[in-house]
Amino acid sequence: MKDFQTNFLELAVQEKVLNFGTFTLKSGRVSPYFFNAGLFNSGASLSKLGTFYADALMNSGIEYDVIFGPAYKGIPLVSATAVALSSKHNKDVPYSFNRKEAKTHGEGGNIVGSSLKGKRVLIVDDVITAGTAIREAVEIIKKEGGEPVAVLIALDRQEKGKGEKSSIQEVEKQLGLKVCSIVSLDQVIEYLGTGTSSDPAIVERVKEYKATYGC
Ligand SMILES: O=P(O)(O)OC[C@H]1O[C@H](OP(=O)(O)OP(=O)(O)O)[C@H](O)[C@@H]1O
Repeated sequence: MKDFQTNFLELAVQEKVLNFGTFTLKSGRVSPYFFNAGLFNSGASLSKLGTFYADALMNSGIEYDVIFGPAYKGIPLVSATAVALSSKHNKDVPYSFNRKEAKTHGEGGNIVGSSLKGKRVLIVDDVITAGTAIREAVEIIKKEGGEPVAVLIALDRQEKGKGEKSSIQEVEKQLGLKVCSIVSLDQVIEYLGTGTSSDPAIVERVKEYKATYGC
């Protein structure tokens, strides 16, 4: 595990973004852990989160021209990532995001920020659940003349969707996008198993969940 991944998990646990207990998911599955990126809700935590996204992006080796954040939660994430790419990695990357409702006055349109036309676009979001938000983002990008190439998210739960594959694997296969994440469930398990405050009961429950629903 890379340092930025350990640091990300430390912050996620500290801010209770990554929480352990009993949670019923939208899918109906009962999960021993829950990830809520909305709880990165202060300037300091958003700033750190931006550096973890930027580190993951640099580490991925993916090539792109513009980064794009789907409204709404993608907006602060893509902004913080762009700031961190500049301040930490000295990379000045154009970014943009969409409006959920089109603006009819002023400059109009759905996109705020850098133009996507003729550009390789990397989508920044928090999670992929069913893949609906990513499919919508792909449509928006194509409509603007861009070429969606990859997706960067915070956590890959590595679990089956309706079939044997995960929604992420479906997105990769059907949309031809590379999906990378700051961490995956395997790394959550690795992190939980190390350190002095490690709770074997939690590790066991998360491992059991992965054995049942993992892919
Ligand atoms: O893969 P999916 O099943 O689409 O779920 C994941 C998406 O759902 C959430 O956003 P949401 O669509 O709720 O919009 P928001 O960012 O405005 O909260 C989340 O931020 C992802 O974008």
